[in-house]
Amino acid sequence: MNLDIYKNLHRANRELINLNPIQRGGILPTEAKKAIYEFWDGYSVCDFCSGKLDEIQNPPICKFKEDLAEFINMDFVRFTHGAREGKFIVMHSICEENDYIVLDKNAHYTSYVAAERAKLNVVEVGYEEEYPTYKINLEGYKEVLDNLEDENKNVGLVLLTHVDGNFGNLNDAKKVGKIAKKKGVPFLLNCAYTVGRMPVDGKEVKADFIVASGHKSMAASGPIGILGFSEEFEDKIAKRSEKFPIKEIEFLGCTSRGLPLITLMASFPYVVERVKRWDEELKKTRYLVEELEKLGFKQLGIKPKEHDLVKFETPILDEISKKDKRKGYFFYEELKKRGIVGIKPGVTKEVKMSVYGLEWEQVKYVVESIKEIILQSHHTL
Ligand SMILES: Cc1ncc(COP(=O)(O)O)c(C=O)c1O
Repeated sequence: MNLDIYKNLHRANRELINLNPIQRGGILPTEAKKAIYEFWDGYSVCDFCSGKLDEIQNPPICKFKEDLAEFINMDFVRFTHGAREGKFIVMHSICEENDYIVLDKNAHYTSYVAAERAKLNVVEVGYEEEYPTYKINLEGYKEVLDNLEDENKNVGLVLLTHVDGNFGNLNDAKKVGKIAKKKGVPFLLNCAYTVGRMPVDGKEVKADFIVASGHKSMAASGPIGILGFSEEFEDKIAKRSEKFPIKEIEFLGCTSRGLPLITLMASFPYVVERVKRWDEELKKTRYLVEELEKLGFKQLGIKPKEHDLVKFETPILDEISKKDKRKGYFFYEELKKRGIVGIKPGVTKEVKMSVYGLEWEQVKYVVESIKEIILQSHHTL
C-alpha cells in the first residue's frame, strides 16, 4: 500500500474557469468556505442534537428547513444526500410495488434507477420534436395517463425534469402539474438544475414534491439535496419509526450531518440573492450562443435558451480535429492553455457548456478564447 498518494491532495483545476454545466452551480462563495473551517469534523452539526437532525437549533438547521420551504414555496423540506435520494424517497414512500410512473424522455438516469430500486414500472412521454430541439411533448402526459387508465394500470407518480442535463431545456411545469392534478396523480418536479440557479415556486406549478441538488445548483460542496413536499403527503414522507419514534424512516433517522449541510446553509443567503439575477444569467447564455453560432457552432435544444446549460453541435471542431495532430484533444488543450476547463477532453462533435455565475468579462474572455482557437486552427489547416 502506498500511502503517499493520499498526502497533499491537490485539485489541478481549482482556480481555472470551469465551463462544466454540472459544476457551475456548485461553486462555493467565500462565506461557505469560511464555515468549513468551523465545521470540518465528522458529525460536526450534532453538538446540540436532541435526536432529530432537522430540529437542531445550533447551528440553525431547524430554521433553515423552514426558510428553504419558503424559498421553494412548499409546505415542508427535509435534507437528503442529493436529488436522486429525494426521488427514491418519494417513489418508495407513496407508490406500491409494480405501480407505474410517468416521466419525460429527457429524464435523468437517476430517475430511472430510483424507479428500478423502488420496483416500479416506467412509461415515457416522448418528444414534440426530436432533432434539433428535443422538446418534450408536455400534453403527451395526458395521453399516456389516459392510456394507462384504460389498461387499468395503477399510476403512482408523475415526474417531470424541470431542466434536463442533456439539452438544458426548461419545461413548463405548471402544464404537467395541472394534468397530474386533474388525473389525481401526485406530481414530482426534479429541480436539480433549477432550484438555486433560478426562481422556482412549487405551489405555483402544482408540485406535490420538489427535489433539488445542493452540489449541482445550490453552491454547496455536497453531497446534499433537499426534498420539498406538501402537507398532504407529510404522513408518508415523514413517517416515524415504531421502535425509535423520533426518527423518520425514509431518511434512515438522519441524512447529511456535517459539511455538506453546513455549506448548503452558509451559501443560502448568497443563493437567495443570485436567483434574483437569473435574467442577467440568461443574457450571458444567449450572448454565448449568439457569438459561438457565428463561428459555426449550432445550439441544440429549445431556442432561445431559457437555461444556462447549452449543448452545441460543433462540426467545425470535428473538422479541425481531423487535421490536428492532437486529434480531438486540441480543443481541450487550447482551452486549458487559456485557463479554461470543463469541456470533455477528446470530444468534438458536440460540446456542453455553461457560463452561469461568471462575470461578464469572463464570459467575453471565454468567447474570445474559443474564437481565437478556431480562427488560429483554421488558419494552419
Ligand atoms: C436533471 C438531473 N437530475 C438529477 C441529477 C442528480 O443529482 P444528484 O447528484 O443531486 O442526485 C442530475 C445530475 O446530473 C441531473 O442532471
